[in-house]
Amino acid sequence: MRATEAEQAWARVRTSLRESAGARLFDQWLKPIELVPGSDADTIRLALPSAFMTNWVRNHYADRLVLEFRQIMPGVRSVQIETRVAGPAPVALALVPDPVVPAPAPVHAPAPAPAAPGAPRTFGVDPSLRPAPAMVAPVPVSAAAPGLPLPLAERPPLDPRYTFDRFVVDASNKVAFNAAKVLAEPGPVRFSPLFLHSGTGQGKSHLMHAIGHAFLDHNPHAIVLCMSAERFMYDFVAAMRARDTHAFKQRLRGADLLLIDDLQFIAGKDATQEEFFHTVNEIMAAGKRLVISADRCPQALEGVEARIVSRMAVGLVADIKAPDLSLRRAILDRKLADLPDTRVPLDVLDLIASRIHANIRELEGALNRVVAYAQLTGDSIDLDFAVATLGEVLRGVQKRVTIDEIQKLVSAHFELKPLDLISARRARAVARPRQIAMYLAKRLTTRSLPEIGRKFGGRDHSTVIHAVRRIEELRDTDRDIDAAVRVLIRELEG
Ligand SMILES: Nc1ncnc2c1ncn2[C@@H]1O[C@H](COP(=O)(O)OP(=O)(O)OP(=O)(O)O)[C@@H](O)[C@H]1O
Repeated sequence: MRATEAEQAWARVRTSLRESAGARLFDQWLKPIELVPGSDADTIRLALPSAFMTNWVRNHYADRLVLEFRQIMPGVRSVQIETRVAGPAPVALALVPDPVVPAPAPVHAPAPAPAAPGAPRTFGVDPSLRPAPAMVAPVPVSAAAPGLPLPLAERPPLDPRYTFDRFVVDASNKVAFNAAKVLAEPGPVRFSPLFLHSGTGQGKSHLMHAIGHAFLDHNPHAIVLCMSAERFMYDFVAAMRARDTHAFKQRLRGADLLLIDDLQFIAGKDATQEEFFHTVNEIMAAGKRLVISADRCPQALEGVEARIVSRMAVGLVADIKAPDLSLRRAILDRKLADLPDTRVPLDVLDLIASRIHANIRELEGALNRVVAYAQLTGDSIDLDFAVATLGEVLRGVQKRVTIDEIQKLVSAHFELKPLDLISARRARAVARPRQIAMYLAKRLTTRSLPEIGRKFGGRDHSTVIHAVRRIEELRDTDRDIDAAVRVLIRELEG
């Protein structure tokens, strides 16, 4: 008898899971999954032998399974994960929620009861960071239950380049750096939340991810969640629409370390703020670690409820100031250390450091551009080459475009909501504008592929590469798309 389309897809998904999950995790949790007969191109039903395993697979692999199946069978609407019952027919327990995003981090801990946070304490400039009294009761990091697999295969989407040893420290960022290191240390929580703020491209995400890496190095079983405030909002709204906020709350509140980037995005979003407030309260009351970043200090967050602002100021507030010339120069040296075969003369480094002061992302972008052009042309790098390559970047005439501007403009152009672009919706009417927005982000900003992926709802860098290539192809073959892209570029570059 010929295998059905669903059976063939399942065989491929299984192989892919085996390759990505590692033998131990696969054998224990994924191998027992069986495809339920009757699964079709619309609904896939998978069954496990016990409710416990069903729960585990749902919590850890639900989104991933949807994603994998949709890559093979794009029409799949849902993947149901059920408990196999003795008897003729399995009982369906739940629908997998719709958003297609990288697999969420595991949920181990039940939601703790809320309690009042500790007394206000704000640090701004004191670099000494003497051990502070614990502000919340220390609680041990959730350990995997005996027999549970190491959750390494499901590490949160932390950028591997953003580690403490790659962060160059000086007076402008020392408080933030030291606080980040202290927060990542094992043992009692000395303060929480840590609130990091600075202008764009000055290292907040780098420090947040570094905290995540270091914390996981110390506690490989810990549950670390890292997301932007936009992602928080999107997941919460999706959970509300699906009338299932329980799993969302459980996932967030089960984290040992919760990292939320770009808090300013929840300004004016009342329902999201309400949920965020309760999440923060519960994480803090449970003595877990919380790190928040924003582009301004808590008190300057307009449109954010006063009770959230006051919670943010309860822990440690640290800012990162604009980098001065010597820090910019030191950062270039540090970046070059990662490119051992690349020689960049000192006068070129001095030129870049002295002329590009807006932020560190642009500084890095300029160095990368010079290095990439030299590799492409086979020329060696000297001052003339750098000036010619950097052209208007050095003259400072290039208008800075942000991904937020791109998302706003693209969504308005295609009559969508900006949230659609970070959503999991795959309908062509949304997917194509999203690809165009990713293409523009790659072309008009200095953001890296993983950064762009994160800004589009936590997508993988390979999704961004695919989008960029697809739009490049379409610009050659589809006049409408090419015209739309031209209009958007013109508007964005002013
Ligand atoms: N002190 C530093 N040492 C080394 N690299 C740095 C430092 N500060 C920033 N960077 C680098 O600059 C780039 C931008 O930093 P990052 O993304 O952390 O900025 P951000 O403050 O989070 O920006 P945004 O608010 O726009 O999200 C990253 O590649 C990061 O590695």
